Amino acid sequence: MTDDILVADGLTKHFPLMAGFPFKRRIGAVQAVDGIDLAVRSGESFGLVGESGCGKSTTGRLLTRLLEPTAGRIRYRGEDITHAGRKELAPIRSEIQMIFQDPYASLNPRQTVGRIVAGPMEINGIAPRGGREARVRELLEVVGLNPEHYNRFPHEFSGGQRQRIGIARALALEPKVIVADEPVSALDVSIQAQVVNLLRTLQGELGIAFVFIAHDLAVVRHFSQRVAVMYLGKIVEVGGRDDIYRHPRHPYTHALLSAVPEPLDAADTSPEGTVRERIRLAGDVPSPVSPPSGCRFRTRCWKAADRCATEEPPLVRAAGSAEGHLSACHFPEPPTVARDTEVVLDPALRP
Ligand SMILES: Nc1ncnc2c1ncn2[C@@H]1O[C@H](COP(=O)(O)OP(=O)(O)OP(=O)(O)O)[C@@H](O)[C@H]1O
Repeated sequence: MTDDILVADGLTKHFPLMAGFPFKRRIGAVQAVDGIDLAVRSGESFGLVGESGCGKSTTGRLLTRLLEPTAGRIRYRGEDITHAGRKELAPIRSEIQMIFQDPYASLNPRQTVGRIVAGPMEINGIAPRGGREARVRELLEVVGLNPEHYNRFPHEFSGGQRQRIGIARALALEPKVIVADEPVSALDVSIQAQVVNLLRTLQGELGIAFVFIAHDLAVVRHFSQRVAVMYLGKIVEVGGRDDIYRHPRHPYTHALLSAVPEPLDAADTSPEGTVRERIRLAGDVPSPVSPPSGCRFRTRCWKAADRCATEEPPLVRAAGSAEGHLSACHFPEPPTVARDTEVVLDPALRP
């Protein structure tokens, strides 16, 4: 018996690449997401991390069925919803909600907060006991806004408050899963923590499963019980938060972690508790139109060998890793990372 609520198997999205004039024709495909497997458990917070363009947003939109996958499957509570039509999707759509990065762009400027938050209830014909207005006021309170601001417009609120409005709207249908796509990256750093804390409270109190998309590991660390790291359309590592932060096995995770400035856990005094290597990856992320053969990370990896160009490493549990901690590397990092090691990579040393 599994408590997985939202599962992706081999999930793939290739956007057609068109060129030519006056008649456009397909000249290739952007391999935004390429055969990823992931399982989000009921009530958990699952972080999805990676650099810009690695396919996080596309994954979020596929999971919420805002985008049609090119291949693969999505299951919600055991039911295959990959190709579910509008009618079959309607009840599921209310249970899987999305919060977007830009709180302003995602709120209709001509609607009052009351109407915005009530919108999903209207669309789905839901009439809560006590009426929609009372429910909206309650939701505004839940997200830390003044219910008396019911008749105000989005421009009258700060960025953090607007994101709270977006969160209230996402909560209106009592979702079981919320996919939050970079929900705090457009906000001031001082406000970010408040919004993350709100999401954490909601996850704890309402038992909502969260897929929290972020480009850096620092934000996800405060919120996620499990974390998946993406690179160029693939998941390269997934595992419990502590496994990922303290014992990263994939070189890319290692490099991402080295950008986290502060100690990973101030309270942790174990020798492996803090990772402080400074790894500067050489070069840019390759194009998702023609990704490298074999391991997609190999062109930037200091460990790359011949095998990496010909054999794609499977996402598996490396020797010495905890259960459920999987990585996709032929030469995983040692199981325990020494404290305060300084790794300065010389691009000239790369194969
Ligand atoms: N509608 C589209 N048509 C063509 N290519 C697309 C489309 N949407 C995304 N892409 C491409 O797919 C790749 C993955 O994009 P995606 O937005 O999922 O990445 P991301 O990791 O969320 O990045 P960011 O943090 O910058 O949003 C990128 O190369 C992007 O340019």
